[in-house]
Amino acid sequence: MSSNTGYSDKNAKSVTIQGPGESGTDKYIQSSWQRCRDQYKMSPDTNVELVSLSESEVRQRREPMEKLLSDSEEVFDKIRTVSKQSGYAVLITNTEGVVVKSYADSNISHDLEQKGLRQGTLWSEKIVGTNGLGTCLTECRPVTVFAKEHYGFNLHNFSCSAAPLISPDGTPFGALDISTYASGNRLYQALALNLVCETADEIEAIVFKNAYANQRVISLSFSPYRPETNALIAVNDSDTIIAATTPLLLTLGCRDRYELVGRKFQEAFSQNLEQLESAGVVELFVRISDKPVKLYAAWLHNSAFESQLKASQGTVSKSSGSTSDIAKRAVSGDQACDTPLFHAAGEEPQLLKQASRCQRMVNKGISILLQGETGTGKEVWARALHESSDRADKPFITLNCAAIPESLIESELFGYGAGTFTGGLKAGKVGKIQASNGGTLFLDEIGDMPIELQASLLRVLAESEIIPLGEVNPVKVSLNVICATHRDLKELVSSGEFREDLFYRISGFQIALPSLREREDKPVIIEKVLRALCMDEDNADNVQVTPDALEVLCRYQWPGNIRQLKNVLQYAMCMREGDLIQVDDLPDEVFAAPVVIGHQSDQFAYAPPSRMVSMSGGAQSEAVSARQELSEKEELELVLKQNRWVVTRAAKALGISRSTLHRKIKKYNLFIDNNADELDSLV
Ligand SMILES: Nc1ncnc2c1ncn2[C@@H]1O[C@H](COP(=O)(O)OP(=O)(O)OP(=O)(O)O)[C@@H](O)[C@H]1O
Repeated sequence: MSSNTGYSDKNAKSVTIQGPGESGTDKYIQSSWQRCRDQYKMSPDTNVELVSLSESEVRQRREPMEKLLSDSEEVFDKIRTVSKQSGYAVLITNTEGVVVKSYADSNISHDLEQKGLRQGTLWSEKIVGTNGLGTCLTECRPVTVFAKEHYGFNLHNFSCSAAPLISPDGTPFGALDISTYASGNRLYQALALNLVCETADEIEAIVFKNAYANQRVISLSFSPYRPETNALIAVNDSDTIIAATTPLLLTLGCRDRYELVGRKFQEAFSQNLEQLESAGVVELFVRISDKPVKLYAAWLHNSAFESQLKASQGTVSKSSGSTSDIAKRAVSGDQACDTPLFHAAGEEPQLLKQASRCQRMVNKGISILLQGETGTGKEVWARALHESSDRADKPFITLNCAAIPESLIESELFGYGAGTFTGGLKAGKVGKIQASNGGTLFLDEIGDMPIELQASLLRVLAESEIIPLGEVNPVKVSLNVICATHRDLKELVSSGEFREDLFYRISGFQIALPSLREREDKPVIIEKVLRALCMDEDNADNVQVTPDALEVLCRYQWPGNIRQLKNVLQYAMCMREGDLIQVDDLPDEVFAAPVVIGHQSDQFAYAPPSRMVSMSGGAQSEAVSARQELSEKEELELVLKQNRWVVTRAAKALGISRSTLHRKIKKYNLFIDNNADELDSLV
């Protein structure tokens, strides 16, 4: 079977070693130099500064990879033996490029350690320029960066070969690198590149087998006598291929994993699974490319599979439950799936995987950063994390850094002592950090935190104590901070708007929440949001969306994500007659031309509804109440507009009585100032 890479260093022959910016080098090197020049604004041939993370910061990053590292120990032992003889240092990074583990077993590699090729160093291409690990992670492909191909002048004497480490869904979770001093010809590096690729393949296979330990896993090879390979597929109970490893995909010449994943086994391999079950090993032909490839398939006998076999007395047991149950079990191992995190994940494969990872790390003190567009459910996810933790019975406190004036953030966070401010509360005020003591502080839109305050926050996170404004005595707090943002924090770091040290402190584990348009489980989310709305209304248990309306909803681009979906369904609930939501009941916006993706349209930049601005009990302040009122006003205005200012409908959509809505309209002066001409329609 071909290796992970399927990549032979075929361009290497034409390589002449030249400085950054000169032509004649591998394409990926040239692309990397271009990024260094144009995107990261680095000047060539200057020294680059290596960033080293502290022991605890490295520990945070290594934690999610710990199991992988221990499961792969045997594989690492092999690469260490070869590396020792050849004077290589072995480095393993996470996706950011932070070395979470390194091995130095020779004098040369000890020397390399001193030069920065060691645990804790950050090799992100953005920070260090073209380098083995950083460029491998950026390009998501195996690379060799030799001598002057490095962008930084001080890295010119290194030779580094790296390959990405790929998880069963095809996304990288880190990279493996072997590095030494550059000498002789770049061609000699082909061996090093092969070695990292083969090792990365073996690691991928280990991760794959663990992820699908309770599934049927099949190994494919070119020989009937060597059934155990790194070319693997997992099939579910309906004989659909649910995952495949990179070596197999490359062997078959697949350009996309979905050329195989998602297909029925029989359709892809012109052989049904019953034959394989009875024969043990079967010959089959794969029809991916024009020319059929002959392979041998064999069951992979991992222990879980064998015990399954025994339990079903020699026949392959078909798992019970839906495909989504299986997917959940596959990603979660033996963990229970009925938890707040799995509820928040819906049936979206990416999120199910994240739920499983988060479940394992909630009580480990790892700082979590949630990223995603507005309305994708960052706060819902943060709450689920809190509810899954040992802190669940303690407060969950939210501060939206974008929603309140910069001048207020400091006092909101730290609180203030009695008599500190003219106009402030007489008795002083407890800040959010203190209010979250023992529980969780959710800092939403952390990218909007003023730079001057970032230093204070960093100090609090490091020392776990605060000094309220106007006070002198520090107060100890037990802090658990979850941060969220819709902005690219790394970009803000590059432009100097966000402190790099704070970024590393808050991003021990990063979760990207997909936009609604990207989610594969749209119908599930639509159903879930609809059910929640139905619960707020009497006799609405049987409300359903017709297939036509569902199709419109699934096709729409949802720039405002789940929040917008909720508003649209609220509107449709009001417009429906009987128990069916039809196409005609949907608002005009879902028929609109697709909006520009990736730019938040103001139309959808709603403030969160007041119930999502979570304040625990006594921590509410006047400023907070004012903000909640602002959110409520905007929400009322929005729902009234959606319901063409028909109060009966709007009240229904909001789940409040007509008289309450009239009272609120009066309270917020809604129609007098802003909508005088629509006054007549208020009934
Ligand atoms: N998984 C989910 N299931 C049902 N409803 C959800 C889910 N995720 C989010 N929602 C709903 O979508 C709305 C937006 O969610 P949330 O406030 O968590 O998003 P957000 O990403 O934090 O938004 P913002 O960035 O604007 O603060 C809320 O009404 C929430 O109840």
